[in-house]
Amino acid sequence: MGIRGEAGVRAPRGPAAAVPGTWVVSTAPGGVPLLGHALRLWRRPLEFLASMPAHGDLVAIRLGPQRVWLACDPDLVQQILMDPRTYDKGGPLYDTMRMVLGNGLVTCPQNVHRRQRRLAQPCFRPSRIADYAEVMSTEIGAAVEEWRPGRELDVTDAMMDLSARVTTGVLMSTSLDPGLAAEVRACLATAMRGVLLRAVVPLGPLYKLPTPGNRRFDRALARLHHIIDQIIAERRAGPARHDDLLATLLEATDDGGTATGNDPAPYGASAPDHASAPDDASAPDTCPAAGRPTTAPTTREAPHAKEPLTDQEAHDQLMTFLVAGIETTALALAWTFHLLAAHPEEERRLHDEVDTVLAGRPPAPADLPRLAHARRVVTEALRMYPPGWALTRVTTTETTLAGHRLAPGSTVLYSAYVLHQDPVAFPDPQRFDPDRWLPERAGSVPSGAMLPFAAGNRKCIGDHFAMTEAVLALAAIAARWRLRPPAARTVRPVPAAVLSPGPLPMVCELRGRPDGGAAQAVPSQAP
Ligand code: HEM
Repeated sequence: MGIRGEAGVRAPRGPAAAVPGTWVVSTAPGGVPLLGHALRLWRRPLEFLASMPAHGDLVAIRLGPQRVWLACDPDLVQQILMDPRTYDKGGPLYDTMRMVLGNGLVTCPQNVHRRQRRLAQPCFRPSRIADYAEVMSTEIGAAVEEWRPGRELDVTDAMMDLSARVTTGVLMSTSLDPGLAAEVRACLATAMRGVLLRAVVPLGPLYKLPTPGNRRFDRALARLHHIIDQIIAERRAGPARHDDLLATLLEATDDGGTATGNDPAPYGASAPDHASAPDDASAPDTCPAAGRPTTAPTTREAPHAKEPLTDQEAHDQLMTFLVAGIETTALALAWTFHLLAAHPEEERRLHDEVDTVLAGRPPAPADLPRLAHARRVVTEALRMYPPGWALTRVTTTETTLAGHRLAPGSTVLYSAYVLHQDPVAFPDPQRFDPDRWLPERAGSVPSGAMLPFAAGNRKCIGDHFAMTEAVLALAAIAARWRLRPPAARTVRPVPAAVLSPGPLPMVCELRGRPDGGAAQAVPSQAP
């Protein structure tokens, strides 16, 4: 199989690892001259990556002249994520995203991250999420209000629309009239499609040509930047009080505390329902290097640590929240409805819960603790189809991983999709089984095996926001609607920057009506 075994001392893993083992470092088999594994990765990325753990814990994949290291073992992934100074953000996806997001939280290098995260953290405190949940419920209600029995929806599009309403509503509700909000959503959709294309098909200068597609992308981006600049300028100038996420962001000052983010408590250990770890703004900084003076150069000098965000920083952060928050949550919901349509028994259990808890009314934030099964359904969808399915880091210095020396500038890759398929952590991993996340079973999921929101100090800051939105949306829709595919079809994941089901046509059936308005609908097939 072309495996080049290399011995390193394996980190202790669970009780069995009291005896240290060795890591297996290898090169992926089947590379061809010049291209290496590029064609296989391009054609069937999920299958290709999912086959790699059979070849080693750390596997070299050749993409033309470049080599990328895939970390297949959860312990190696933890080492990478817990040492962000050595493994910094980098690679083509981040480089392209930086065009739109500037130095926002997702794309900023490690040396400015600490300040950015501290200033953004107040926006994601549990008390704020509770306030946002009211806005979320209203926006979800408005989005679903437009559905009609018997109507065929592209559920992926419908969830994008819903999530865009929720996110723009929460972020800057008090600055957007409905016309402007719709324009922001349309520009975002064009900009996000453009970023994706540029990240996946890096044609460099060709994107500067005045083609209709490039012009649309440039216009949408320019308009978005303009609208956001205007909103920030109005907020800074005006005496009016606002109560949305942007207001919290603009008021935040860095008090020099130790918090950099949500507590990265391991999945499988202490986090309730394993959907997201507790958001604790006073949690200790988990970056091993935190507190070191910043030395690496950055694209922009960070202002003094205690100063509030500059206009440019606030701009980048707002764009980041819009881009990072909308598509990810929308796809988590789209996958959830796909899985429920393919598993009528699980759908029935969900309906039982929402009928008991809601008794026919729309969900309110106070219902969230009682929608435990809905939360498990979303968590299981995130396990099977994590939107952030593959992420890269670039080494800033020489280091050793799995006993193997990595030169500075090496690209390492990890895939939540691959980790979530591990049969040891998740028996029968292809099975949609929300009960995995019952407290009595979830405790046996090894630390680091479940990473839909990543881990360490670059862990998703919006995890609670996303889970709150997803559970409220799922309950609101399940209370009234059943979504049925109009014809049997196999849905294959589309692994672009985020993992999408692609178009997902489904017919809206009104629950409780014998015909539901969609008599011909048939159950979908799980992939
Ligand atoms: C189901 C929905 C979501 C998923 C699966 C998800 C997943 C992730 C993942 C995997 C990362 C790490 C990215 C990396 O290492 O490059 C991340 C980071 C981030 N996410 Fe999310 N996310 C979701 C929703 C949201 C929402 C709703 C927001 C904000 C409104 C958000 C804002 C961010 C930000 C700002 C970061 C960067 C954090 C940092 O580096 O400090 N995400 N997310």
